[in-house]
Amino acid sequence: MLEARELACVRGERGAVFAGLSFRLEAGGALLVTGPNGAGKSTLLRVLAGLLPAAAGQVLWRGEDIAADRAAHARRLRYVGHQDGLKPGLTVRENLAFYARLWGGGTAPALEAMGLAPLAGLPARMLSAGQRRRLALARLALGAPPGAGGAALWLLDEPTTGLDAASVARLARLLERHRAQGGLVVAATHLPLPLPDAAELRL
Ligand SMILES: Nc1ncnc2c1ncn2[C@@H]1O[C@H](COP(=O)(O)OP(=O)(O)OP(=O)(O)O)[C@@H](O)[C@H]1O
Repeated sequence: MLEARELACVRGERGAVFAGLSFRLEAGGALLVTGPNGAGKSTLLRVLAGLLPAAAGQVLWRGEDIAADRAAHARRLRYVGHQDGLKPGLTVRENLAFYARLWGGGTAPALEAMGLAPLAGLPARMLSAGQRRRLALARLALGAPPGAGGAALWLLDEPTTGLDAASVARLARLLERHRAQGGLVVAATHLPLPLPDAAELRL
């Protein structure tokens, strides 16, 4: 379903960050991308998202190069990176409502998914670091399920940074549901992640 073929990526002065990288992930699959600081984990996620061109090789979705239709690829993925994309002046609920207008789905289940209902009326600028992370991740609960036209590919960069144990457990439930519905997860991390049976790609 998602396939990387002989991928190479070059960044700035450093030259090749990685080269000859290949993997394949089927529906319901998960891939943990690990490796030391600077190994290229975030770079790989950006290449898989179509945000950064590969210097060589291809990323394929159902056998088609993602470069052939970037808009279609953007619609099939959710990317949660270091930049959280939240609007500081809007409340927690309003932030989710903004994305719900783009993707569909209700704010109430998304608030519930990451335990944010008690904070719904608070402006995002007043959230703690972990609470902001929970709000960024709550957006994953919006939209249709993968089988019904929703985003099938979740690309997560250090998703558990700053999360308490209860929030990691909530994220685990979101990931499990997504995979059970045929979704795919690629997560870069230094921390153990709740992704049973995930393959590991060490850079
Ligand atoms: N915009 C950029 N321009 C030039 N080089 C960059 C840029 N962004 C990242 N790099 C370089 O690319 C390499 C890989 O960085 P990347 O962020 O992918 O690593 P990472 O494995 O995610 O690291 P970390 O564990 O610290 O998050 C690093 O050597 C970094 O300096």
